[in-house]
Amino acid sequence: MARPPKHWPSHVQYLTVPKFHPSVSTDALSFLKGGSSNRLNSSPPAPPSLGVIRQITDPSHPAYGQHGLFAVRKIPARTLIAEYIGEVHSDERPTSDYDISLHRFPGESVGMDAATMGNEARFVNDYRGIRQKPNAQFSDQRTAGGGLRMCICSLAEGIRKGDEIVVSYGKGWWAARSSS
Ligand SMILES: C[S@@+](CC[C@H](N)C(=O)[O-])C[C@H]1O[C@@H](n2cnc3c(N)ncnc32)[C@H](O)[C@@H]1O
Repeated sequence: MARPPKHWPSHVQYLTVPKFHPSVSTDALSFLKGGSSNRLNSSPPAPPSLGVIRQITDPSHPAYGQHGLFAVRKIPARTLIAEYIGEVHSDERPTSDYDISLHRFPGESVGMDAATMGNEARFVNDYRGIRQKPNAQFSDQRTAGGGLRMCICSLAEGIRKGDEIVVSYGKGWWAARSSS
């Protein structure tokens, strides 16, 4: 089992490959794994993250007191920063702030939830109130083994060493929270 990075919360399980919840259908599993072996741990571990977890100590930061992900080195444009790893599921997770959509099938929406298990990528904050615009984005990619993964990649300008890595969660994400 891989050792969690610095600042990893003790109540969250550290993962290097996604875990699959029983709610995911057999057909969805086959698509997500891309025809690779159906053994649950057959996928390769995610490459090391180019971001480190840091506590946010600036009181003007909108996520003050929480954590964020910061560039360990200069990150060129369109570079994989980290895979977003968590629990792949098809059940509803309305209260999770760490759940992102992985793929939609007719009648089945598959998400990746990093609320109780995940990796460094779960600490990526939304750019609103932090920077003028995102410097990274979510993008789905297939691993060499064929598995579908959600990745965080730098945008066209690249990222300076030490900068916070921020994405857009999307207006819908914030709208869902303001209406609940
Ligand atoms: C996926 S988590 C990001 C990591 C989180 N900061 C932490 O320390 O666990 C999403 C949560 O981070 C906070 N967050 C992220 N971006 C934010 C922003 N731009 N403004 C305010 N809060 C933000 C919100 O509390 C949100 O529910």
